[in-house]
Amino acid sequence: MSDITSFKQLGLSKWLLDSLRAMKITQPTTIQSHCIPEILKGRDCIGGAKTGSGKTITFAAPMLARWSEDPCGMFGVVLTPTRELAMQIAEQFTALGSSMNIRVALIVGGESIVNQAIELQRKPHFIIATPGRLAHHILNSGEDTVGGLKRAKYLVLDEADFLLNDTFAKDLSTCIGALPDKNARQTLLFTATITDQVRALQNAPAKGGKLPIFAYQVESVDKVAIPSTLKVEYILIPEHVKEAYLYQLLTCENYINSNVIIFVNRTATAEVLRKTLKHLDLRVASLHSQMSQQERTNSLHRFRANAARILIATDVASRGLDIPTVELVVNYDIPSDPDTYIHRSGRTARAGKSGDAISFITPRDVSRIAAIEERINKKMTECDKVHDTAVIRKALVKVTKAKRESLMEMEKENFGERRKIQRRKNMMNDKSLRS
Ligand SMILES: Nc1ncnc2c1ncn2[C@@H]1O[C@H](COP(=O)(O)OP(=O)(O)OP(=O)(O)O)[C@@H](O)[C@H]1O
Repeated sequence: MSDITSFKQLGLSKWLLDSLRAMKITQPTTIQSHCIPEILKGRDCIGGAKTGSGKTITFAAPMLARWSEDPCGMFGVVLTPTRELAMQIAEQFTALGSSMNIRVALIVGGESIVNQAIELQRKPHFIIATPGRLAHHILNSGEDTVGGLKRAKYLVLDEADFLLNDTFAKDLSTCIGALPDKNARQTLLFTATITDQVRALQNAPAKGGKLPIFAYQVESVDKVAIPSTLKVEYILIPEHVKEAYLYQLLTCENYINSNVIIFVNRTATAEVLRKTLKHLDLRVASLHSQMSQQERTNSLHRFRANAARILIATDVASRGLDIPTVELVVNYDIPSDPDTYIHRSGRTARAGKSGDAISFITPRDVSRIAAIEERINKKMTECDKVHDTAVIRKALVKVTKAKRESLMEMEKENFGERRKIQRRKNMMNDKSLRS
């Protein structure tokens, strides 16, 4: 928490203070007290703060404050890399602005293009979008649908470091090209992991082929990469017994009732694990890019509602998702990029709560762990919650049987072929698989 004690002192209007209070949000976090007054002054902003530190309200509250003074259509555009994150941000805008009849449009891949076009024609006040789908509308729809973008006052890039990588470059340019010039709008960039690419925009915003993003900006960046309430641990494991250790961990005294997210590097691993844990009677759901959007949304609903207590996910879920009940994140596979570790682990220990991140380390992962520890500036400690080898050996028999059954089912269901078909569908649906 910060030295400024109330949102009122930051300059927010009464109706917003009431909305925040209804969400039990009364004291601004550090990033909120640094950035909200600057954004209200009309400045562009780079906001870098730890996962779970309230960056969404940092940009949403001042935009809503300015919008309420003149509530016109297509006031602000928020771009974010994943569909689920866009949905979550749209929900926050809707909740904050509900007393003011706010219109928020969610423009993401995997949903009906026609319905979205109709929604855009109604001139929503805020558009929360993934870049691929918004670019599609800009390139294929007329003035009556996307013309209003030319009058938008704000552009937000949430998870900015990720949006600025090459995958999104073309779509991002299309989106920015449809908005007013950088001097005629405010640009706000937020992420938990500021990269050189984000910083470079600050130093040479309009040169060297860089996106002409900033007019006049302020920077507020945390020096520490992970929340202080996050405990980071590891378990050293031979590759072939990873599933048995996972089962043991999920059913140990500490976590038997916990909400857990398990991150894996491949969709096939997510599917095998989901089936295996289901055979072992655990309430489990999965989230990855080879699922249809309907399946993705259902899984996330089940997890949020605690119908599933375990979510197995690839990195489509590593950024931004805010599920306050998550107590444990397991890095079942170690990511190659240390920043990905920060985002994954940040799905727990949010908003001052405590949480654990446990990494499964095989001999192959040692150099990745060293890079992660250097990036977060902290050594992981050894997890002592699963250590009895006799118990693990006993679990191994049961878990191996469940895994064998799962693999046979996947072969019967032709998972590999379905994956190819889904990938093709995704590509046709949306130019970016990640959008
Ligand atoms: N001032 C506050 N006091 C208490 N809770 C807050 C405050 N601001 C935001 N929150 C809550 O903290 C949680 C995390 O916020 P948010 O999702 O915006 O984090 P973030 O910084 O964007 O994280 P990430 O980097 O993972 O995307 C949310 O549940 C939000 O409602």
